[in-house]
Amino acid sequence: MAILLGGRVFGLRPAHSFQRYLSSATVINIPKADVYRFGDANAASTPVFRDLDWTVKEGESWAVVGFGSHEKHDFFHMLLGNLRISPHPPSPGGLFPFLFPRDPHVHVAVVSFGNRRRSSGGAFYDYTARYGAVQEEDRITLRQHMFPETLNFDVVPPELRDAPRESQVQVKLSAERQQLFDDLVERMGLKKFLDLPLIALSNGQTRRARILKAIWTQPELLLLDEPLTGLDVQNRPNLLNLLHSLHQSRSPRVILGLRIHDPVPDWITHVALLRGRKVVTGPKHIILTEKAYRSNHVTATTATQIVANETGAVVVDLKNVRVQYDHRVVLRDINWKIRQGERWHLQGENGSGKTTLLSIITGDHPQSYTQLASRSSHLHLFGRPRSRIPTPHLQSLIGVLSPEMFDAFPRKSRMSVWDVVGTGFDGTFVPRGKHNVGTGVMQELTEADVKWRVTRCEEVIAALGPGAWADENTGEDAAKFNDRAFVELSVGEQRMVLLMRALVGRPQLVLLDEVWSGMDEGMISAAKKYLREGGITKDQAVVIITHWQDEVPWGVQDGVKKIRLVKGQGIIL
Ligand SMILES: Nc1ncnc2c1ncn2[C@@H]1O[C@H](COP(=O)(O)OP(=O)(O)OP(=O)(O)O)[C@@H](O)[C@H]1O
Repeated sequence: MAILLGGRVFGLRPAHSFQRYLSSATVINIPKADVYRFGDANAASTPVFRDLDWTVKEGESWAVVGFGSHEKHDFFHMLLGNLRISPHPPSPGGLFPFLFPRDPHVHVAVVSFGNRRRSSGGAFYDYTARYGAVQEEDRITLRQHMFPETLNFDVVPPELRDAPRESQVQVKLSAERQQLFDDLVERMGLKKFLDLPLIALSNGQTRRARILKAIWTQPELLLLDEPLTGLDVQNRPNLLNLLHSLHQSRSPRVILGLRIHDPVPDWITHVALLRGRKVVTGPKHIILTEKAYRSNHVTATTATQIVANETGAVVVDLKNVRVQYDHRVVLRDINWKIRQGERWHLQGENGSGKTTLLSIITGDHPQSYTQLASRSSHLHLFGRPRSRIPTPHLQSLIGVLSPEMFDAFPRKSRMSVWDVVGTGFDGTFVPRGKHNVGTGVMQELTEADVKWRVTRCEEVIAALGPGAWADENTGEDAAKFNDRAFVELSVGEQRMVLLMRALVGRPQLVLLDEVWSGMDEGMISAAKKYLREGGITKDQAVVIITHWQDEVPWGVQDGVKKIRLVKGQGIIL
C-alpha cells in the first residue's frame, strides 16, 4: 500500500507481479537457535537466549516486549550482529533474507531509549549549562548538528563559512528529499526546534530528533527500542501513527521494543515476549493472553499510606515564578506550594518546562538565584528565600534522580556502589569523609551521625539492591553489591544505585524525574514497593515527573496531588 505523507507518495509500491513474492518474503529468519555472547564457548556457557525460533514475514508488524530492558537490549544487539546465533541462520539470506545480498550493517538501524549508556567519563560535567545564557560553543543548532545536509549552501550561517572547505556542506538536497524532510519534521512536531541551539532542547524534543534522524537515513529496517519513553501523551499517538505509516510503506520497516507495562499499539500484529533466556513469539492475540504477560501487566494500586497533609510545613513555595530566555518565556507566574508529606505528580507536554521548574527548585538554574523577592513574587525553599541558602546546602536537602543527573554522574573507575550511595548525604559527586558517607555540609558530623549514615547506607542497599529484584541465580548479597564498581553496572542497576543515592539521606524533598527508564520490571516493582512502604517517611515531600500515570507509585487513594504545566503556567488539578 502506498502512503501519502505530506501530499507525496512515500515508500515503495511493489508492482502487482512482484507483490506475491514480497508478501511471502521473509524479513528475519532464526530457525531454532541458541544465542551466545562472542567469546563464550557454546557447550560450556549459558546462552543469552535459548531455543529461539523466530520468523518475521513481510507485512507483519512486530513488537519485542521485554520484562527487563537488558533482555531487549541483548535481543536488538543480536539482530545487529553483536551476539552469536548458533547455528547461524542458513545462507543464502542468513538473518535478513529480504536484504540479501545487501549488507545489514548498512540497512538495519537501531535507536534505543531504554538502555542508553551515556557515560560521561571520569569527570562530572556541568549539565546545568543549558539553563544559562547559551555559550558560543553551545550555539550549534539541532539542524547543524543532526541534519547539516538540509542547510542550503546559499544560507550557510556565517560561523560555518570559515570552516575548512571539506567540512562545509555542499550538497543541495533534491526537491524530493527536501519535501520528505519537511514532511517528517512537521509530523514529528520538530519544526520550531530545528534552528534552536541543541543544548536548549528538552528530553522529549531530543528523543524525537533522534528518531527523525534514524528515519531520515533511510534504513530498510528500523529497530526502535522504547520510543515512547519520555514522550508526552499528545506526542505518542502522532509518533505511533507515523511509525505505522512508515512500516506499511516499508520505508523503513519498523520493529518496536516495548516494556512489559506499555500498551501495545493496535497496528502491531505479532509479539516476541522476552523473559530471561526464553523468547515466546507469535500473533499478538495469543501472546498477550500468556499468563506471564498478564500477571505482569497489571500494576498494584492498593493504598498503603495516607500522605495528604494540609498542615505540614511548607518546603517549597513559589509565587509568580518566571523563567525566560531572551524573549522566550518558558515559565510564567508559577504558583506552587509543596508541603511536608505531600506526593506530587508533575505533568506537562514535552518542552512545557518541567525540567526547568525542577532546576529552579534544586538551585541548578541561574534564574533560581535571581528570582526577585517582592510582595508579588518569590521563591522560598525550606522556609527561606532561595538567595539566602548556599547552593551546597540546598543540594544536601534535596534528593534528585533525573535523566540529566544520570548522564552527568561521574563514572570513575574506582567508585563503588557504596561510594556512590554515600555521596547522597551531602549531595556531592565524589566520596568524602569517614566510611565515604560524607563530611556534613553546614556542620561537622558527630560519631553518632556517621554511624546513622553507615546504617542508612546498609539499609537502602539491602532494600533496593539485587536481593530485592534479581532472580535467585543471578542475585548477589548486599555486601558484594556494595563493592561492585558503579561504572560496570548495567544501566538499570546504575539507575537503581542513583535512586538509593537520592533517598539515602532521607532528604526533606525528593525529586524523581523519569526514574524508571532503563530499569527492569523487577527493579521497578521493588523500588515502588520501597517508596510506598517506608522508603519515604511522612516528613518528606516527593515530586514525581512522568508522562505515565501508572509510573507514579502512589494513587489518588493515597492523596497524590497533580500539577500540570500548560503554556508556562502551573495548573493544580
Ligand atoms: N537555554 C535555552 N534557550 C532557549 N530555550 C530553552 C533553553 N533551555 C530550555 N529551553 C526551552 O525551554 C522549554 C522547556 O524545556 P524543559 O526541558 O524544561 O521541558 P520539559 O517539560 O522537561 O520537557 P520533556 O518532557 O521533553 O523532558 C523547551 O521548549 C526548551 O526548548
